[in-house]
Amino acid sequence: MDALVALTDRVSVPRLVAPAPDAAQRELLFQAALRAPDHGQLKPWRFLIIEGEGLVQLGELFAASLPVDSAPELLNKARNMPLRAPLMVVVIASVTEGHKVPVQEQVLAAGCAAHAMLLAAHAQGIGAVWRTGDMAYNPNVLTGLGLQANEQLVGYLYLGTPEKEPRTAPRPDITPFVKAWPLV
Ligand SMILES: Cc1cc2nc3c(=O)[nH]c(=O)nc-3n(C[C@H](O)[C@H](O)[C@H](O)COP(=O)(O)O)c2cc1C
Repeated sequence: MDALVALTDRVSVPRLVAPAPDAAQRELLFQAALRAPDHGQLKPWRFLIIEGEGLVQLGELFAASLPVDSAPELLNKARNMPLRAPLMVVVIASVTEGHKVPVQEQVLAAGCAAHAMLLAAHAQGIGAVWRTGDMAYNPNVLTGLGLQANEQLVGYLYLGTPEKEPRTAPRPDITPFVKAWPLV
């Protein structure tokens, strides 16, 4: 797929089914991620692949991380969240504090890696959606996933086969977002 087509036509695909991306497709997803712009070549990222029984375990971790008095429907919803796709990639920013490259730039680099994965997925006909929500910030979840003190969870990338034809990407008017400077 042409790079510009991938960039302008990518859409999120929330309804995902098996099969998950195969080994060759995954290799390209991660090759794309590792080409994200990276100030200082710090490689401020790491990725967790979760599938199969791992997704069930993640759902249990989500549910167990809710307040003890949570309604059964809420617990069930949390339990089922990771089961919305056959493959999940957790994108983690692993930052070096006190470095001349500010932490914000390192987190942005990890975000770029996540976006690169979405684009590489789209280019290969793989459906993907970037999610966060409370479970991306819940300390119990972060501990359960093994995040360290210098790490932030950038996103849960859900990946799989689109259940139906993905929607067509909008072509927004760029005018409100783009201005020449200095203003005339
Ligand atoms: C950091 C980040 C976190 C996001 N978290 C969620 C989320 O938790 N739930 C959700 O429905 N969309 C979330 N989104 C937005 C979707 O990934 C998606 O971009 C949005 O639904 C628009 O669809 P589109 O990508 O097809 O334009 C998040 C996006 C980013 C960049």
